[in-house]
Amino acid sequence: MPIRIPEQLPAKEILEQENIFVMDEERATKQEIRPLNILILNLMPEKEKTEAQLLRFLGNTPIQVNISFLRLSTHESKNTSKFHLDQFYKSFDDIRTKRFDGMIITGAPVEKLKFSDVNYWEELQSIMDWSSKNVTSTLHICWGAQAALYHHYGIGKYELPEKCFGIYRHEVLEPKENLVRGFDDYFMAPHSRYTDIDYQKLISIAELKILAQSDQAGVLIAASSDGKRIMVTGHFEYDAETLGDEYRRDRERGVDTQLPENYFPDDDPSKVPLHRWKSHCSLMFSNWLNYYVYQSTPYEWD
Ligand SMILES: CC(=O)SCCNC(=O)CCNC(=O)[C@H](O)C(C)(C)COP(=O)(O)OP(=O)(O)OC[C@H]1O[C@@H](n2cnc3c(N)ncnc32)[C@H](O)[C@@H]1OP(=O)(O)O
Ligand SMILES: N[C@@H](CCO)C(=O)O
Repeated sequence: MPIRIPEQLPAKEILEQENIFVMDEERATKQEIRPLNILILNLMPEKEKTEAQLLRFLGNTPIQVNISFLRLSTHESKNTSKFHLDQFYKSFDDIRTKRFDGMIITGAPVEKLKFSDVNYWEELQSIMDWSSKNVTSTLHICWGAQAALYHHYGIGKYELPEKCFGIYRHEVLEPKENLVRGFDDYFMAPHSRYTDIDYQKLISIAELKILAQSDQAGVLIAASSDGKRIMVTGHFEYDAETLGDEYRRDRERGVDTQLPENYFPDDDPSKVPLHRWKSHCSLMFSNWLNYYVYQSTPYEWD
C-alpha cells in the first residue's frame, strides 16, 4: 500500500527517486476502496492443486479479493471432475459481459503442440481478446505466457534440446518497475517446460519490457509498458515439492526426464527440497495486485 505524506515533505522527493510508492494527500482523499474482482482461467489439468497454489499468494493482501474461476467450454477435462467444475467454475458465456480488475491465465501441458492444435485455442483467443478490453491487468503463467506472447504480439516458441527444469538464478533488469519493486538484485525461481520463446522477436517489440531473466533459463518476466499484460514464463507459484512430483511422475512412466537442476539437496531425490522462491513470488503477486490492479483499475467501470 502507498504511504501518505504531506506534499512538501523533503523525504517525498527522495522516496520517489527510489521508486517507493508515495501518495500525496490530494490523491489519497479522492481514492475510493472496494473489493477487487479477479478471474482465474485455470488450464492446468490438476486444477485443485493450482487453485491452492494461486490463492495462497492472492490471499496475502489487505484488500478484499473476490475470486471467480473460469473454465473452457471447448475442452472436456479428463483430470478434474465435472462435479468440481460445475460447482466452482463459470463459463466464458457466464462472464463475458462483466469487467474484472485482474485476471490470471495459467500454464497448461500443451506446449509441444502447435497453438492451433490445442483444442481450445479458438476459445482461448476470444478470451484473450476479451481480456484486452474487459480486464485491467492480466497475468499469464508459463504456457499461458507463451500463448499471450504469440496471440498478442506474434512471438513464437521453439522446442528446447532438453527440458528447462529446475530452480534458476534470475537478475532483475528493471528494478524501478512496480512488479519487481522490493526484489533482491538476484533471486531464484522454478521453470518446468520443454519450449522457450523467440527472444529476438521479443526484444524487437517496443511495447514489451523484460523485467527479469536468467543466464540459464532465459526470460522469466516480461510486461507490456502499460502493465495490462504480464507474462511469467516460469512457475513461481509451484510448491516446494512440485518439481519433485513431476520428476517422479515421469520416471514412473518411463520418461527420461533429467534431475531438476539446483533443486534436491546434494542432487539426491530422497532429500526434501527447500522452498527458495516463495518470498519473491509473494512479493510479485502483492505488487501485481497493488500497482497493476488496485491502483490502476477504475472504481466504477463505465
Ligand atoms: C508449460 C506449462 O505451462 S507447464 C504446466 C503443465 N504442467 C502440469 O500440468 C503438471 C501436472 N500435469 C501432469 O502431471 C499431467 O498432465 C497429468 C498427470 C495430470 C496428466 O497426464 P497424461 O495422462 O499424460 O495426459 P492427459 O491425456 O491426461 O492430458 C493432460 C492434459 O493435457 C492437455 N491436453 C492434452 N492434449 C490436448 C489438446 N490437444 N488440446 C488441449 N489440451 C490438451 C489437457 O489439459 C489435459 O488435461 P485435462 O483434460 O485434464 O485438462
Ligand atoms: N511442467 C510441465 C511441463 C509440461 O508442459 C510438466 O512437467 O508437467
